[in-house]
This record gives sequence, C-alpha cells and structure tokens, in this order.
Amino acid sequence: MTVPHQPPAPAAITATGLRKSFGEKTVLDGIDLHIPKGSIFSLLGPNGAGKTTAVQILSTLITPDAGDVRVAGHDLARDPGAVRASIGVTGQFSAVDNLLTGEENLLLMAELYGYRRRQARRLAAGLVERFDLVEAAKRPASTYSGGMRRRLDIAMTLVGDPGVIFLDEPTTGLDPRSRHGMWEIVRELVGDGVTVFLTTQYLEEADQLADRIAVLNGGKLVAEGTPAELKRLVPGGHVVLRFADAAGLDRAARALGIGTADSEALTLQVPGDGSVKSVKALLDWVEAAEAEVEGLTIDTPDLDDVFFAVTDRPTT
Ligand SMILES: Nc1ncnc2c1ncn2[C@@H]1O[C@H](COP(=O)(O)OP(=O)(O)OP(=O)(O)O)[C@@H](O)[C@H]1O
Repeated sequence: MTVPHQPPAPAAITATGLRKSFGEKTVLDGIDLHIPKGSIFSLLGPNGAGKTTAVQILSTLITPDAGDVRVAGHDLARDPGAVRASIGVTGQFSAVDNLLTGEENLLLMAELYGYRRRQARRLAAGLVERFDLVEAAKRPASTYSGGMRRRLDIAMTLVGDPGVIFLDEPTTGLDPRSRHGMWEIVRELVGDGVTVFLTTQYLEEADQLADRIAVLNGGKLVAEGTPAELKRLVPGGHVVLRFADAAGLDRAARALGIGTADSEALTLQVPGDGSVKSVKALLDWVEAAEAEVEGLTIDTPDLDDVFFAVTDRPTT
C-alpha cells in the first residue's frame, strides 16, 4: 500500500541566505524563510533585532546584500515591480492622507490602481462598510482614532487586491478592543486566502494569530515553529496545589518527593505539563497521602517564557 503523499503547500514567501549589514553592523546574517500561502507568519525579536529591515527587504523598499527571495511567485531581485504589485504594506509608514476623508483616501487609491470612477466608488463603499467606517467616511482622517486609522490603512491596502500583506506592528498603541478588532480583520484576510507577514511587540498577538512564528536574534532565526512547538522548547510548566492545612501539605510533599512547598501559602508547586492525565495522577497520589487539596492552578509556559529563553538583551 502506498501512503498518499501530501504536496507541500505552495509558498507565498521564500528566502534563502538572506543577509543585510549597515556598515559594520550585520543585521540579518543568513536568514531562511518558507511561508505557505494563506498562512500568518509572525517575526518576533527584541528591539533592533532587524524585523523592520526584513519587512523592508521583502517588500522591496531596500535591497539585501545577499540571498534569494521569492515573494508571491516573483523573484525579488529580477522582478521587484511584480513583487510590489502583488503585496500590501501597512504599519509604521501609513499611506493615509490626513487632509482627505476616509472615503477620499480610498477613492484616491482606487484611481491610482486605474479603476474607473463608478467602479472606484463601489469598491470604496464596500471597503468602508467592511471596515466599519461608514459613519466616519466623510470626515477627514485627521479626526480618526488610532484604531480607525489602522482600519483605513488596511482598507487602502486591499484596493490593490494583494496576495501578501506585511503588517508591521499593526496594533501598537491600540486599546484592547481595537486590538481584538484588528485580529478579526487579520483572520478574515487569511480566510480569503491572503498571506500575512506580521511583526509585533505583543507575544500574545503572535500566539493568537500566527500559524508559525520565528524569533530573530543576533542576526539569526534562533527559534521557529508553531506557537505550541515553541512553548514546548522551554521548561516551566507547573501545577500549584493549595492545601487545607500544614499537615496535609507536609504529607503530600513527602509522598510526592518533588516540588517546592510554601508553608505560609500552604501550596506545593510541582513541575508538570498540566495535561488532564498528569493532573489526575498527581491528585491520586495526594489523595493516597490523605492530604486535602483545596484548589489548584496550572501554569503552562507562554511565548514570553520562550522569548526570554531564546533572546538576549535588546541590541538598541
Ligand atoms: N538605514 C539604516 N542605517 C543604519 N542602521 C540601520 C538602518 N536601518 C536599521 N538600522 C539598524 O539595524 C538594526 C535593526 O533595525 P530594525 O529597525 O530592523 O530592528 P527592529 O527589529 O525592527 O527593531 P524595533 O523592534 O525596535 O522596531 C538596528 O540596530 C538599527 O539601528
């Protein structure tokens, strides 16, 4: 019997041996990337690690010193124009014109892409609706909140119907509600088949959104994988049992023979992955020692733990 062979998902972005230095400073020291179409990839790293530099290279704003890069099926070095036509970039350098209304910004963008007046109006109306800007559409963008401006920025990017979107810190400075709204937008984009390359300062954001995450440090990718894979790289998961009295804590600590007891808080911290099976086994042991557990909490490593484990101090 032959095992059916799953073809690898086509790549939206690939890079091999990507290098970039500024003077003496090597920022990217041989980076390889393979980002499947229709996925969200998040690049993390301390301040000054080179995330923006990577985005600028992949989006044709600056040229690398070495490396083969393909974006949306086009060779970056040979056909930067085709790459540019297939991508959208939003983030630190917003394309929004403050003097124009939201609607005018969208119409201007549509004109740049060669849409006729009627088509442009229809497209702008659809985007205004989709990005919840109907009430604000006739107001100058200068009056918009940070969240509205980011939504308008992404809406403008979509006028060009890009297959790959670079989001450079899309939610920095947004309040939690606006941030969640932005996450919904990103998920919708990917649902439509768009590939998203995301840089963020918020590890929770990468955890929530990204299919795969890479951590950049000292010019190299020091860790790469799904959020779950990365969390497995670091130890630190544990279960904290809280006891009814000191005698119970004592009996349990002796029966288990591992863990850190806190006699004031009446807790015992035991290493563990927090799975139902391991917690049940732990409670069975404690019960056999006739110790009464009043409560328990499970702490699993999060991306913060991974980040601290694989990166060193900021480089700027
Ligand atoms: N045009 C330039 N000339 C000289 N050095 C530069 C230039 N652009 C970036 N750098 C340096 O390259 C390094 C990486 O910068 P980059 O902005 O890519 O980092 P980053 O990971 O995006 O940081 P942050 O999280 O702070 O935005 C920094 O040390 C920066 O000072």
